[in-house]
Amino acid sequence: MSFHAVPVIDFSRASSTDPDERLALVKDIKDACTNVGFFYAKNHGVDAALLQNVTKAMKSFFAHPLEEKQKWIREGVAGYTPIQKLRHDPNQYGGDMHEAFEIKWELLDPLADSSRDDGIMSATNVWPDELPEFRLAALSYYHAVLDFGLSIFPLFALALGLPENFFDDKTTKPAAPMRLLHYPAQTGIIDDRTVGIGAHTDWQCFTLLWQDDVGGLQVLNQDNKWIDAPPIQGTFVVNIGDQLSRWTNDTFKSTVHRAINRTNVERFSIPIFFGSDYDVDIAPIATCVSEDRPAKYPSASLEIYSQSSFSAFAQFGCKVVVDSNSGRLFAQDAARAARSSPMSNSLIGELVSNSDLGFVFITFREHARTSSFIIVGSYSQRQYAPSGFAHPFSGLKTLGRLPLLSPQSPPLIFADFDGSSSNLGRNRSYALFNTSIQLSPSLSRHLCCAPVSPLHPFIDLSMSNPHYCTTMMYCLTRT
Ligand SMILES: O=C(O)CCC(=O)C(=O)O
Ligand SMILES: [Fe+2]
Repeated sequence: MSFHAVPVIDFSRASSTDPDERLALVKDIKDACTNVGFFYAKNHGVDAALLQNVTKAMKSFFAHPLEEKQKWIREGVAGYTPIQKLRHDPNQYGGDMHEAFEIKWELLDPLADSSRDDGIMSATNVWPDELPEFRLAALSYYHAVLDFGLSIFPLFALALGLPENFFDDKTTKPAAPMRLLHYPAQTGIIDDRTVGIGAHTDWQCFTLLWQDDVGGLQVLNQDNKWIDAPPIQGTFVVNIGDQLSRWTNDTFKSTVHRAINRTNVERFSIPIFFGSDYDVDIAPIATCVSEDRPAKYPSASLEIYSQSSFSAFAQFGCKVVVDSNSGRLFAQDAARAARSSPMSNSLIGELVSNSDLGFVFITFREHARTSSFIIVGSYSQRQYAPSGFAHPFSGLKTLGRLPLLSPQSPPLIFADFDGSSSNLGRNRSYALFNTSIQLSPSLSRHLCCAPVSPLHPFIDLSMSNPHYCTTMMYCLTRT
């Protein structure tokens, strides 16, 4: 049955001592996640003053001239993204009509908990020095919402018929980027094809979105009709992302949405995207699999990348191995290896594949403060990979060729899928795919890890820009 409105759920019941109230809350969450994939959370307990401070700070930031904001571009990492840089929906007209500032996990006091600073999604933030209050405002709000977000995982677990603590050990260091978004006012002749953020699904487990009172968020229902999700004072919009949808064998819906602001008033919103820890296997959860509803996804495959993005599998440094029995992909001693050879052109990757066909993904990240440079991203959006992985790469522009270590090696084609037609803006990602070779048991190939600059998006072994480096390699197999 299709939905025609986004339900509102009262979270004051989460702390109720009456078990029936809590059960009723869990039931509402379950209904919303299975039918709509979206709900409003009211009475979430996040202090309105924190929101006021962060919105004030973001408004001052975005009011700066473009040249100043551009200083804070750290592509694929954090910081500023200009208007029309992203294109969430490949079919949309023009780029996304919004600018963004992204913040990764960071403690207000960086010395307080060094255990968390593992370099995966932390320690990459930039803070505009012309706005001294910005960091405090953004991080205070961030941590308050993070706490609320983490408190939803047990409710999701109950809604899935799992023990309340099911997600606890899987969300100890969850990926949780926050984006401050500004959709500028539209003036003059407004093209009615302009979108603020094109149709897309979110990548991670779920998103908590604050939106101001301008409106413009829309959710696609099962009849392919856009349903408004208008602002409701004092609420967050919560939506399920691809990772939790996949993890729940599609029991929870990751629903397509977009935002349009063609008004002459500027709009602000703040999503925070909640992932899991990086080394969690997101094979379909047992309670979501039955004889009538067999597992739709293997334990690990390219689909994890193509549909669920990075968060569950973005941990590792260099050696990625596919287990032929389980089809599982895992990394060996990854982070340590990456740390031990920082910034070098040295060999850090070895790919071993037991299948006939594989893909390699390499993504690049700016060198993190901890010098454990990490990953991510990649091919994530569901609409690109509706039926497995045969199609998603077609039509990609070939940008260059990867110099291989051995002159006898057949060429690998290096293609950019984060360029002109891409939706993937959050992370600069590249696919390296073996159109001309087959990864087979007999093939164990070494690739070189090279510094790379976003300005020169090729793997070029002669480059040695100390600020950027290649990080990860993935090997994915058809199972
Ligand atoms: O600004 C909004 O209302 C939606 C933002 C969004 O969907 C996103 O950033 O993924
Ligand atoms: Fe979204």
